[in-house]
Amino acid sequence: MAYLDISDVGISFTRSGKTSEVLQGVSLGIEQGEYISIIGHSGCGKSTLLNIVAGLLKASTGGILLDGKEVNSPGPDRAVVFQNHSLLPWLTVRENVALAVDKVFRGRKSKAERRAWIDENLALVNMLHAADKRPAEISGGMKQRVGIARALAMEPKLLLLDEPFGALDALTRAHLQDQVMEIHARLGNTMLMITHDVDEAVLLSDRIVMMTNGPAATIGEVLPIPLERPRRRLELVEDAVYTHARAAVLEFLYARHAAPALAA
Ligand SMILES: Nc1ncnc2c1ncn2[C@@H]1O[C@H](COP(=O)(O)OP(=O)(O)OP(=O)(O)O)[C@@H](O)[C@H]1O
Repeated sequence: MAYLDISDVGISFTRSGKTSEVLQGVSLGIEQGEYISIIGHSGCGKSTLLNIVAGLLKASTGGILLDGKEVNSPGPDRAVVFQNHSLLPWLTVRENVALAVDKVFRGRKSKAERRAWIDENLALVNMLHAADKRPAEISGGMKQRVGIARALAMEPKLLLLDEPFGALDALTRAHLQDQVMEIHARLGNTMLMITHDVDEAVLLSDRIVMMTNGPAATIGEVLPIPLERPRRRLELVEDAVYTHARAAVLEFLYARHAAPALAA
């Protein structure tokens, strides 16, 4: 069985007596250390799927196993990084990370060990220099880096990234993508990331999961990205494997599964 086993997951929501089926028959196995991206048109159910894996939503059908254990509530084995940092504004960068670390490691690591672990994770995303600053005093990209440090510091089995770079300008975004690739290479985390950005998906992923449009969205195709690592964006621009993968995702999204508004 796969490390993360998503099996026949479906979900429907009932609002004002009307039921809408958002996901249907979603099955996917992810191996330990894999970097998987989910791409699909707006509203198809990507965040819903991620929230089910996070344990924040309950599937109507099917189920999820992580490392052989059933997922049915949120837990520290699955850390989530959202598009908007979600740091507490009245706490410093270090205190924000400490909140998660204390929750996970209290009783297992001493206070000094926890402090060293927090700083190690801030250093991993090059944010140790701003440890005593508050979120309002740092840039959007820096806040995302703190969010990533906080997630990594929980030592999760699975890192869930919901459009983590979506709100950033192009240059900051590229810088953060490179940093996440480096961290992934160093730590070997298992990553599940939602993105709208085709280049980002191809650059970062081992496989790209392409979703069909809703209602009752499901996985249309899974595209392996057989590019060697480390990957360097400048070298990939003219790489045949890269351009082929990019074209395949674009073709899926804009020809075979165009958003209803685009297909009209
Ligand atoms: N709690 C909920 N109650 C009712 N409907 C919901 C709920 N959560 C999501 N939906 C519906 O499920 C569908 C999928 O939403 P979701 O946010 O998962 O899409 P998405 O693919 O992540 O979209 P985007 O790319 O725009 O973020 C939408 O039609 C949304 O309105």
